[in-house]
Order: sequence, then structure tokens, then C-alpha cells
Amino acid sequence: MGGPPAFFVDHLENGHTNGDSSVEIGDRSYVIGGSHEGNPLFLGVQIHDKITNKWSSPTVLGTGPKPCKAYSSIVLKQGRILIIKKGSASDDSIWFLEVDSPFVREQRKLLGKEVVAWSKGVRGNAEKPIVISGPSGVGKGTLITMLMKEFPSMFGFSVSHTTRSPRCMEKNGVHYHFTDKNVMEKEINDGKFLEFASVHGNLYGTSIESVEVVTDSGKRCILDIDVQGARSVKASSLDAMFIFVCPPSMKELEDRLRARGTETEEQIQKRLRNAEAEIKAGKSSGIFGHILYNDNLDECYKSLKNLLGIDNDTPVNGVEVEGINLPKEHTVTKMEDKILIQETGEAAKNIRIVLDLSSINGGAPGRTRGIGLGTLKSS
Ligand SMILES: Nc1nc2c(ncn2[C@@H]2O[C@H](COP(=O)(O)OP(=O)(O)O)[C@@H](O)[C@H]2O)c(=O)[nH]1
Ligand SMILES: Nc1ncnc2c1ncn2[C@@H]1O[C@H](COP(=O)(O)OP(=O)(O)O)[C@@H](O)[C@H]1O
Repeated sequence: MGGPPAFFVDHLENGHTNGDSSVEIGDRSYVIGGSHEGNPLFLGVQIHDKITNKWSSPTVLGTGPKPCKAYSSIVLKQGRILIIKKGSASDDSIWFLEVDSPFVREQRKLLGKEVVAWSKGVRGNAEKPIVISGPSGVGKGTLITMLMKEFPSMFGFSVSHTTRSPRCMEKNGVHYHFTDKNVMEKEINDGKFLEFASVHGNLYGTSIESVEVVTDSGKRCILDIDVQGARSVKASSLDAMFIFVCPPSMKELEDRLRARGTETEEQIQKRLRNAEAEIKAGKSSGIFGHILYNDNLDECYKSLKNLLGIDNDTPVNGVEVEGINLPKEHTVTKMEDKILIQETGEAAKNIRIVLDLSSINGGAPGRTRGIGLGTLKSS
């Protein structure tokens, strides 16, 4: 609150009205520039309410672009501002600041304060992430390990955060990010998590970064999360495929948990108690489009591969996720769902790039995908 921000916005262009130093939406101006809370790695955002004539610093969710000298900003539908950075690397050129999107409105209600959220723009569409849920001991981890071993270039695992202690073979950063409750709660409040839940007495969560790291590497992301987490993902902007794994019987589940030998008797009892409710919710919640029964492991694995459209004869394709190369110096014009980028400067080759935003999907808290890219040769 208080006076205007102490930074100066350099060369900010607002679509057709180049030269404006802020983006106007309704009664508000969004001033984008400088750094965020003194962090030199993160572009700042300030809001000016024209009615009350007050400045405020919103909570900024997600990971935003690094500060840059020059960029263009264009107001899109659904409370989104497109930011095109000049002279930046192809994986850092297109960003979306969501100021009144459905996600931002929900977070504003949830946190009870002013919120904006960054989403990085990428070209093309990644294949849908896969959410796998099921009671403890049913074989989720075993099935996921088999899949990643057979198709290492196709699938990547979203490494969750948890406050539970590591088992003897588990490695930090590989099986889980083992963390402290206070640290994790702070990161949840900072909007770093796609979902989180208390499971068997510990906190578990999927950070946005964990999913994006996998997807950015061109792999299809697999999430091993509980039903509460699956419910949150279903309600988020992440368009995923949901699979629930059931045991053949409660007796077999108990035998597997005991045979695994990773839990104390008390922990086994807790997991078994939770399993009944979890199986009921998994089968009836409407979250899961696919239910697998893990009786015979090889058969269940085969069914999983069938569901994912892969068998041993299918060539494995990578996922199209690309950065966007833009000329260093350019002007920007908006035409409905398309953005025309015209190279400027002495060495300009009369090349015009068209960003097609008509099929964009996703968005904060993850990436905005589906940006089309074409070139037009000027006559
Ligand atoms: N919501 C949510 N659940 C998770 C996450 N990571 C793991 N889980 C779930 O937490 C439960 C316990 O996991 P874990 O402690 O590894 O025990 P296990 O299932 O017996 O191997 C399982 O149902 C997992 O699917 C997460 O990031 N979010
Ligand atoms: N179809 C199966 N038949 C027999 N044992 C299984 C089967 N699937 C998994 N297991 C075993 O059951 C135990 C629990 O499997 P795990 O993958 O750790 O379960 P989850 O990740 O769902 O908790 C492991 O010891 C695993 O080897």
C-alpha cells in the first residue's frame, strides 16, 4: 500500500498503445517491472486502484520471468496479460500474467488477499500427465517403476514433497523431496504446490515445478498421489488422465504391505484402515476414468500399457514442447487471437511472426501450452 512503486518501467508497450507504462484492465492498472520484493531474479507486479487511488503489491504465485529491459504487454481475454520479452532466450520469451483468471479468482478467495499468477508460454501440447492413485501397497510404485524402466525417454516421475521420514532405500530428490512441515507449509502458502494432502498422518504434495520439470524435458509426467490429491488435480487447470489401482482383496493388500516390510505394525494398521475409504472413494468419486485391478502383476502392467496406448510394437514418440524464438527487436500488434510480431532495426529481414493463441490451454499454476507459431513474408 502507499505511494507509487519505486521502479521505472522501461519501454513498456501495451498492444496498440505503445509507450504506456502500465496495463489497464477495468478500474485497475497493473504495473509490471523492476523486481519482486527485491529479488533480482523475478519481475515485479504492482496494482493501482484508480477508484481509491491506492497502490498495492499482490501476492505473486508461480515462477515468473526474470526482469528484462524491454517487453510488450497485451491484454487478453479471461483476465490474462501476455508479456513478450525482447531479446530473450527462446524458452523465456512468452509469459502470461493472470490477474483475473478462474485460477486467480479461486486463489484470491482461498487466501483472502490480492493475487496474480505467472504462467510460462510454450509451443505445442504436451501429452496429458498421468495421475495414478490406489491404496498403500497395491503396487502403484511397482507399476510406475516398470513403465519408466521400459520407456525411459517417454515417462518421467513427478517427485513429490513429503514430511514423512525416508525409508532405507529411498533417496532425497529421487523418490521424494523429504522436507520439514514448516518449510512445506510456507511453500504451499506461496503458491508453489499444485496439490497437497495429509495422508496417513503426514503431509504430501506435488509442487508445480516437479510436474513442469518433467514436461519441459519432453516426457509424459506420472503422478503417484492419493485420492484427495487427485481430486485437487482434477479441479486444477492440469488436464490429466486419472487411473485408480485396486487390489484383488483386502487380505492380499495386507499381505503385500507386510511382505514389503517398510512399515511398522502401527503404520500398516493405519494404511489398511485408510485403504477401505480410499478404494470406495476411488471407485465412486467420478474422478478416475480408468480402474485397474492389480492381481497378476504382468497382466496389470499390460493393461496399463494398453490404457496409455503403448505396447511393445508401438514406436515411442517424444512430446512436442518447444520454446519460441523471436527477433531481438520487434513491434507487436494484436489481431483477435493472433499476435503479429514484426522485426525492427537495421538488420531486419522483413520477417513477421504470428503467434496463434486460439488453442492455448493450461495456464497458472503450470505452463500455458498450445501456442501456435507461423511466419509471414512481407511483400
Ligand atoms: N496428495 C498427494 N499424495 C501423495 C503424494 N505423494 C505420494 N502420495 C500418496 O501418499 C500415500 C503414501 O505414500 P508413501 O508414503 O510413499 O507410502 P506407500 O503408498 O505405502 O508406498 C500414497 O497413497 C501416495 O499415492 C503427493 O504429492 N500428493
Ligand atoms: N501384482 C502383485 N502381486 C504381488 N505382489 C505385488 C504385486 N504388485 C506389487 N507387489 C508387491 O507389493 C508391495 C507393494 O507394492 P508397491 O509398489 O510398493 O505399492 P504402492 O506403491 O502402491 O504402495 C511390493 O513389495 C511389491 O513388490
